[in-house]
Amino acid sequence: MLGRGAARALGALRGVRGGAPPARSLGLSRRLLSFEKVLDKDHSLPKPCWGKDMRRLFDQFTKKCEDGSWIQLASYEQISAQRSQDFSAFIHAYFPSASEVINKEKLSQAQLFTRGFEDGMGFEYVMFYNKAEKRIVCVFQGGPHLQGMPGFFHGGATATIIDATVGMNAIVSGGIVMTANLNINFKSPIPLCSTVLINSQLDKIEGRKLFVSCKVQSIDGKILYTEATSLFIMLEPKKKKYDLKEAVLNPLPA
Ligand SMILES: CCCCC/C=C\C/C=C\C/C=C\C/C=C\CCCC(=O)SCCNC(=O)CCNC(=O)[C@H](O)C(C)(C)COP(=O)(O)OP(=O)(O)OC[C@H]1O[C@@H](n2cnc3c(N)ncnc32)[C@H](O)[C@@H]1OP(=O)(O)O
Repeated sequence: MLGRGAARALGALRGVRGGAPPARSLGLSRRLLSFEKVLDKDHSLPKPCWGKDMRRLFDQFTKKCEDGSWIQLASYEQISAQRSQDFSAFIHAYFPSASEVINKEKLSQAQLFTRGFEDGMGFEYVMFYNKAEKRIVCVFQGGPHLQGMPGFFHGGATATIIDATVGMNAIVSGGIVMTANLNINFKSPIPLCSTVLINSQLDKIEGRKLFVSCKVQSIDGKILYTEATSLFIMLEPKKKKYDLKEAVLNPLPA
């Protein structure tokens, strides 16, 4: 087994961390002009807007990463400039008729939906992956701009973070996949600005189909807020194969 220092060094190379976040990833390395977009900011590292529950769970799971059974998944707004071009090219070749209607000018403003909010206002989350157990746990702190019923999360926001979690579980197992079906049972409303745990499990793979389920629970496990099952379909590479699994497991800064 690797010593802690060696594991950390390897983790840093792979974009997977077990130790304290590097200053550059926290955005401390240089002053930013207000209009600059920080594409290389890893949103899955602690930020001042994280509450104590989110921070405590981050520390707990980071500790579990030390023996290599869990890995923390980095999260950039874009996979990397080069990789996102390759990814777009693959998707556009796959859906050529849809690509014809996409506004190319607007495309330059595109960003990952869950990372498009001001820090602390929307989706704050970090995911941890256990390969042996085929699980991904997402620690999620939703912000005030995700309100639906007064004081509670919008069901669409809950669906979004569920899709992101089960989707990531499908990606690490199947590469490029798309959500074909997402079935959600809302059992109890989630208090706005609370931190919850999303536990997802890859249930089975049948050919191109990946079945992933999840539960959204309070951090003490006492309240089951939401349950979901999903079906993802692996896209069959027609032209050029793009390795999305590699890109999310070993991300490069943009
Ligand atoms: C997940 C990728 C996200 C990429 C994100 C970008 C960057 C990555 C960085 C970080 C990622 C982080 C997190 C991930 C985030 C979020 C996840 C978001 C995911 C989405 O937001 S994604 C948008 C919504 N999604 C769509 O927009 C799909 C529209 N749809 C289609 O594009 C097609 O529908 C497609 C491609 C799904 C399948 O089409 P196809 O032609 O390849 O395959 P076909 O139809 O032949 O189906 C093959 C077999 O699946 C069965 N089957 C199909 N659909 C079924 C259903 N609904 N129920 C039951 N069975 C079904 C058939 O019955 C057949 O079964 P059989 O072989 O047994 O006959």
